[in-house]
Amino acid sequence: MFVVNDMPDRIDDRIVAELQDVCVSTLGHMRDHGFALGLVPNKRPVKFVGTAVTVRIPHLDSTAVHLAVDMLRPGDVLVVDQSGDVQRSCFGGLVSFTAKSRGAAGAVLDGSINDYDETLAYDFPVFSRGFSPLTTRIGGLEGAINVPVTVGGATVHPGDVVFADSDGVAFLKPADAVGLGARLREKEDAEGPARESITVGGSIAEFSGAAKYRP
Ligand SMILES: O=C([O-])CC(=O)C(=O)O
Ligand SMILES: [Mg+2]
Repeated sequence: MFVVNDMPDRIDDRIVAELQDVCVSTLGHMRDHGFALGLVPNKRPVKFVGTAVTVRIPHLDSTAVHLAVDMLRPGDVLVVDQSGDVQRSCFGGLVSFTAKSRGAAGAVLDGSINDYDETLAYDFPVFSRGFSPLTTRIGGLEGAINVPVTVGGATVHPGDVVFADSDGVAFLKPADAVGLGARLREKEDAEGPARESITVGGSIAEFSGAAKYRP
């Protein structure tokens, strides 16, 4: 059976702008959940912030991916759960070309990619488990679009904020992302004075608070 739910509301442009120039790992200093672990980008440096459009497919059948890619809007990020089969690729040159043509910001797959060089030629950023010549097929078995999915151990709902850079991918509820960019910026800016101090012999352990645990 195929489920095709409505496309989610697009995240606010202000969230995109605020998160565009801060690091995902700065959030990793503050939060322990909602990160897609074990995924790597097809290129670095990489940076994108967008609206999650989710797809769940069974191991072999990427029919729902092809249906979903056609539906992508500017700024969307395709998020694909392959039901645990991370070795097959549902995402190659033609799928990336279509996503790029629709204006999508990127893709995050709990599976592999193929046509690697082609994805690079389109300059389309994709996080995945790696590369594979073994692909999915258009089998018409089943699949679901815009349902909750699991990717890299994180639960993702359609409409979540996808916040990605060279360190990896985080997923956020839009309400949790409001004002987050400013908090991350503040934390990153605090490292400026620390660097100046370290240059003249200052201590990272004093800056971080580790020094108080020195025996
Ligand atoms: O069609 C697929 O599922 C994967 C692929 O090779 C492409 O996107 O070009
Ligand atoms: Mg291909």
